[in-house]
Amino acid sequence: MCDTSTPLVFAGDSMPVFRALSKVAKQALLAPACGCQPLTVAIRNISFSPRQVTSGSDASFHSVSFSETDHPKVLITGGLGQLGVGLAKLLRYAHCSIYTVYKSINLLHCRCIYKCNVLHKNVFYIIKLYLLTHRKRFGKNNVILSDIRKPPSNVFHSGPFIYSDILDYKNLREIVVNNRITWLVHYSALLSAVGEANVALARAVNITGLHNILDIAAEHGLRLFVPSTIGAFGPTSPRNPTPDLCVQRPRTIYGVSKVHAELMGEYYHHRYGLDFRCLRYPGIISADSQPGGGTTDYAVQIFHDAVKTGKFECNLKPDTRLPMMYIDDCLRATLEVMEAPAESLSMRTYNINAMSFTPEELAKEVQKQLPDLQVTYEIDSVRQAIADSWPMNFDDSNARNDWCWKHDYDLPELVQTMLNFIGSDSRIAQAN
Ligand SMILES: NC(=O)C1=CN([C@@H]2O[C@H](COP(=O)(O)OP(=O)(O)OC[C@H]3O[C@@H](n4cnc5c(N)ncnc54)[C@H](O)[C@@H]3O)[C@@H](O)[C@H]2O)C=CC1
Ligand SMILES: CC(=O)[C@H](N)C(=O)O
Repeated sequence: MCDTSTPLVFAGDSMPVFRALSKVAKQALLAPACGCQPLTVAIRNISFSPRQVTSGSDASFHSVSFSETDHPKVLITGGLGQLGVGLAKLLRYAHCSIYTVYKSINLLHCRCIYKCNVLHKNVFYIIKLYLLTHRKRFGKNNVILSDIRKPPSNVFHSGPFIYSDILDYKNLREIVVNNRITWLVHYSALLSAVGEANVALARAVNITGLHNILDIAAEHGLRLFVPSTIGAFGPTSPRNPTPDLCVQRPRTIYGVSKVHAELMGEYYHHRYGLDFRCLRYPGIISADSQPGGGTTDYAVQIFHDAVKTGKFECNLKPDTRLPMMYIDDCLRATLEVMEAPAESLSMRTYNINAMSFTPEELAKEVQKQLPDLQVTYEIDSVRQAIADSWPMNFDDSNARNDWCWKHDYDLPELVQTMLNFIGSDSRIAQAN
């Protein structure tokens, strides 16, 4: 439970995560040379608003709350992609966004942010661990990640992981039955660009795989989340803005499979009472997980290249406008729609949005922090054609009205956050 009235208490050496830090890091945290607040003071000053920390007890945002015994048992398919590991973390622990903590302790405004990033990285790390170890949501063992790939060791050791191929119906059923799964988050998919490169596989995974998922979910009374995408719209859809209900004639196998998923899920809901919930995500931007082969991938790559080489070659034209979202907003939206009471959902498939920008606008914002960044354009014709058929702006007013969806990150916060993460990672790598 996340108690908003009690301040966090930092117990120095008695905190195991603190003990694990090196002597130098400890010293930096307790008496930062840059003049920042020592961590002891900073942590005591953190205050949480209900919006910043969402937990099962947070009645103003989620009317469904789960006690120790009736919390959901969650299976995430395709969990090793860009989004799954982050979602597992969010569902296992009621941690608040580390950016929120960072903002709360005012370090973002610290003028020495780039000079003493190693210190700040340690601040991130220790607060994150503190929150992870102290604030439980559904619990580590109640959220199972699955995929057909081998998990990296940090993921493998962070909670349950199971091999699951969504094309194997019997294997899926066995996992659901043996683990008494109640929520299924279906992330397995081939994204837009890789889907065009392998249509047969995309059709199998995105369409046949979805049929298995729908049948299992209906058979076992699961609550099912399937993400859709801006890619579920096409050149004949209104593009600026694109509402929830309009013409959907996508021109990619990815888009066709996602419209199919939306319609099948809604059909199963009406026909069999399946508790199907679906959000159309914009392009998702994250620092610590790589995108899986989509059209919006450039908006992640630019940050890595900007920090590592100071040069970025963009594969979309400078004026290609697409809806985008920072990963924390995307994962929180997913949790919020999963927890929303059924009666608040006037529909089962919602657009969600945060911001909308072009490569040129993104580059300009990054250049405010890294003025030496050089951007060139080498257009990938497949990706460009896809992007030109997608929404430029997303109308998500239904999500905002029905279950109070609200994004936290606009473009400046997104850029600042991405550069802080990637910048501090690379500085630490250089220092080691
Ligand atoms: N990342 C984004 O920008 C957006 C993602 N989405 C949707 O969110 C979901 C998750 O996206 P990402 O994590 O970015 O995708 P990703 O491409 O990074 O990961 C997909 C995962 O599915 C797994 N997979 C492939 N075939 C499988 C099979 N037969 N059985 C089980 N797993 C299999 C892959 O190994 C991979 O780890 C997808 O459904 C995607 O369409 C929607 C809009 C935007
Ligand atoms: C927007 C998406 O669905 C994905 N990132 C892609 O570009 O394919």
